Amino acid sequence: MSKLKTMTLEWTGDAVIFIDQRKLPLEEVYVKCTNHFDTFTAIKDMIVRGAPAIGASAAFGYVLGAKEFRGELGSEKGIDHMKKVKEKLASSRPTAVNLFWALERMHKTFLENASSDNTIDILEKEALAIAFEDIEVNMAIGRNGSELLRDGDTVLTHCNAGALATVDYGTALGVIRAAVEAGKRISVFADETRPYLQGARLTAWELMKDGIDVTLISDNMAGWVMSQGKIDAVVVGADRIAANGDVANKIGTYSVAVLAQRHGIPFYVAAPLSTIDLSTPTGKEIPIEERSHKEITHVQGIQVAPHNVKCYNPAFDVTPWNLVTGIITEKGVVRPPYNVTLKNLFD
Ligand SMILES: CSC[C@H]1O[C@H](OP(=O)(O)O)[C@H](O)[C@@H]1O
Repeated sequence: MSKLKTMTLEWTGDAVIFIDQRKLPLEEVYVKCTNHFDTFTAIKDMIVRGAPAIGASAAFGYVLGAKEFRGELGSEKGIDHMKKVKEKLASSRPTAVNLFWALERMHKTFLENASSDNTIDILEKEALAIAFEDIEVNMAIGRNGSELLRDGDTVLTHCNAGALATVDYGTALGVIRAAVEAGKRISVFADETRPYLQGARLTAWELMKDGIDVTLISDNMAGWVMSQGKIDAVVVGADRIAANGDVANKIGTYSVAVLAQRHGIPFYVAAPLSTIDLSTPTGKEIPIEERSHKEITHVQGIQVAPHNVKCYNPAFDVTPWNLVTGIITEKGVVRPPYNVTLKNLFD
């Protein structure tokens, strides 16, 4: 029986089932995870990806980890087992802070209820709360961001910060969806987002399914498209926002932000409070994931570069706070000085 089912994932009570985002848009294939090891692999291999989506996925993986334990979860062995489950899931990817935020929330819930008669039910309720809250938060981000867009605007996006990057609705694409739902005619230019092609494979697919006007461009076209006056605003997602407002997001975001400033185009970041990490002072302290060179040398399994060519494949970059016009959150749009305005969100 399904307790939660969205485009991104399904929770049945005994398994979390993901659409395999590596296969989109040409194949809609599903991967069923019945334990926390499989869930770890689904996050690490980007079967499921996107900061809020991996946070919720890890929360369900944590519940599966608890269900694996044979014995008293409140025993020393049980508590040690859950510590290992949390550490395993936390080791899947290093940059998106939502992963660690969700696991800390689940582990705190576990420690507070380890000796309860229904610990697993309590953990499942918390994981479902994280998931349903994400949907509500994304819709609030959408409403707040929609007010920044005018009827007839064209928005540039980078990567995929849509329903597939969250439990549902999306953050950056949530802003676009909300503006369209408010009756505004919005067009989108979507960067393909090499090397993993989240823009070409996922954003274009999502927006076409919703009937939202989308034009796909290669990443190196963004500057020229801006110089032709085709872009009114940029809206992207985030994987971690440091206390000073520096933003870690998909590789290529920094270049888009510099180009937006050069052309006097507002550059907005749409993100939930769970992506803001006040314990990380600046972008310099954000760990940047490096991924397989094969993501660069191959496109959908077809080799496009010489054997053994040297590669460098950082999956994220950091956009300095002074290139960010505003950060769209579920509590409203915050503007610089972010070292003050971000803290105020948590008061
Ligand atoms: C809604 S935030 C999504 C965020 O996550 C993506 O990274 P990845 O596809 O590697 O998980 C990208 O940075 C998006 O902006």
